Amino acid sequence: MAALSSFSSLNCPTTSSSSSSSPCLSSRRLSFSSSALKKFLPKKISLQSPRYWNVINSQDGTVPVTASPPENVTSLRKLKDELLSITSSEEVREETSVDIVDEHNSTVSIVVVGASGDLAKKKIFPALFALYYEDCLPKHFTVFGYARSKMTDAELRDMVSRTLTCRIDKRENCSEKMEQFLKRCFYHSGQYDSEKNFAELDMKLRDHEKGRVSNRLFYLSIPPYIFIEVVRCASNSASSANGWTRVIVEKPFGRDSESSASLTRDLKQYLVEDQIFRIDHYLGKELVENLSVLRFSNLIFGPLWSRQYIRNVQFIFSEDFGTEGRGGYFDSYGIIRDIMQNHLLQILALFAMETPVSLDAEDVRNEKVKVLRSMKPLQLENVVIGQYKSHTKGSVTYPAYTDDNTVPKGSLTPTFAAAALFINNARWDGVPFLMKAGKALHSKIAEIRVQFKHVPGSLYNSSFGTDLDRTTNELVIRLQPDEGIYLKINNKVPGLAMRLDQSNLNLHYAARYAKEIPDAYERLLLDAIEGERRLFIRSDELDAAWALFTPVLKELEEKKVMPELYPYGSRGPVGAHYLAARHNVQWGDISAEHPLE
Ligand SMILES: NC(=O)C1=CN([C@@H]2O[C@H](COP(=O)(O)OP(=O)(O)OC[C@H]3O[C@@H](n4cnc5c(N)ncnc54)[C@H](OP(=O)(O)O)[C@@H]3O)[C@@H](O)[C@H]2O)C=CC1
Ligand SMILES: O=C1O[C@H](COP(=O)(O)O)[C@@H](O)[C@H](O)[C@H]1O
Repeated sequence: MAALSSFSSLNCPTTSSSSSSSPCLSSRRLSFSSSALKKFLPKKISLQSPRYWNVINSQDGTVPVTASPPENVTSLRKLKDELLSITSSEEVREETSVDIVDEHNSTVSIVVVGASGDLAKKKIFPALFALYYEDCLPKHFTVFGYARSKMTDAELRDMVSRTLTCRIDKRENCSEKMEQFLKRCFYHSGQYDSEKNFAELDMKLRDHEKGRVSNRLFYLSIPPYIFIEVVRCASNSASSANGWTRVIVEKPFGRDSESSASLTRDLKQYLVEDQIFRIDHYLGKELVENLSVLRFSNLIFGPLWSRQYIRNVQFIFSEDFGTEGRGGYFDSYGIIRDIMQNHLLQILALFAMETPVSLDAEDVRNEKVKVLRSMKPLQLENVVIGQYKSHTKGSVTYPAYTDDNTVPKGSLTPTFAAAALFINNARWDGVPFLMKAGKALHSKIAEIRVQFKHVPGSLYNSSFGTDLDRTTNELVIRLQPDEGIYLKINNKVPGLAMRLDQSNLNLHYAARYAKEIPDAYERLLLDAIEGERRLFIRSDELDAAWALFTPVLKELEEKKVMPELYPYGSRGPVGAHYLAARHNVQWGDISAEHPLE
């Protein structure tokens, strides 16, 4: 057990400044026994990332084993010796080849294309800083902003600095860290279709890479119709000569099956699938990441997770603001493409998938795609759409969707949709999976609700009155805000009488965990840097997601179906309730409750 003990309380001397509690390590560390290590050692071990060891099995794909180096090891060379010393078998030692990409000799350049835009400012630069602050970025890294706007490095730094914050649970050396981070940020102004401008960027990147192995990550934070031009230019003029080149592609990935397939085809003229990281930021959210942990590491949920006990599942997304400022983009997509086809459907796939063979990206994505391909075609009768209208409350008048100057008058684009979906497989046959997504509603919330069946022959039915639906167990996973998981159970009200009520078993994150929850973009950027693909969308998943929604989207558009109008700030169109009722479901978010408080 020597290996287990030497690898189980480890530090990370390989990040830019070492910290004994670096979250990038602790969240991913896996202890393994010396016998397990011996099993892997004969195979080729590649220490691709200083903190992420990929043990590559040439026959069966990649078996990821994460670990961090022992405290007393200060260089990767020593780490290699340490690794080899763990096994006593000479034969094993001779067969073992350890490729070390020495972090002293490699660098990562992160190019944010569209650096002047909303997403870059709001999410990407702050997430990169948070990773830096947590010592999660490699020792040598550079951040480059690229866009058409004219800006100096100093102006970019000034723009970026306005959005940076430190973890509220830490805050040590905050301004010092910000300054260090900003010194690593640079800007290059160029056109998106100019290979010459990308070649200039390449020169600047080379200057910063200083002859080290160069790894490059391009984040396409730009409108989708310029994706391909950028990928062409980056690929032809600015891809890495001796390391990896990866591209994070933001949604929307097309607007239907055909355009999505054509986007993938075009991307693949310049990139192979492994270089394409299609981001769905909901997969980076803490409670979405926790979904598999909840299901597969707790014995109690496994047996309940099927049509035998689950009556329906609800995926609810609601925002209490309209499309303010993004109406131009939104009007050609609508809420089904903006939220349902990607964020909610991805969560559904994770919720409903079978246990994957391992947590390896391909194993997880294989299971998700099976769910998506098993889904019953979505019928128009199982979809309700809505659009918000103006509403006056007190002295404030909230605008209608079509009051937005960037929205064409008379637009039929839905800002709300509800849908009932079904999975045609043995586990889920007949269980309604309801989705509801809307803008300008009464609250901002995203949650998964699992409603269980009635207790058969319950001794206590008479204590509840006539509405047995009020007594069913419900598991609620609140993705945001105020993350938490709670289970509604029936309980005896203390006292001499036999009176029952429904109460919550609560896991309220703010009360249970002192740590601030990282933003989804932090997790996803880190994964992309490390080549971890589990939380990114593979092309066959994308095809299956579009295959489900494209026919109904076409029908809505061809038939010019009128969305049901709902007042800004309301609970959405009543049609959503009729839809649920037709499937014998009541939306769980309707009763005004604050169970986590
Ligand atoms: N903003 C958000 O919250 C979210 C955004 N996304 C996706 O991320 C990507 C970026 O979003 P966001 O930052 O909001 O986008 P922006 O509209 O802010 O565009 C980003 C940058 O792209 C350039 N740009 C904008 N319009 C054009 C155009 N017509 N032709 C050429 N260049 C243009 C601009 O830079 P310059 O003029 O300096 O070249 C702009 O600063 C999009 O694909 C979006 O769908 C996904 C989820 C959420
Ligand atoms: O992808 C999108 O997501 C945001 C909501 O993201 P959240 O992390 O703030 O919940 C949504 O506002 C936007 O319309 C959509 O494009």
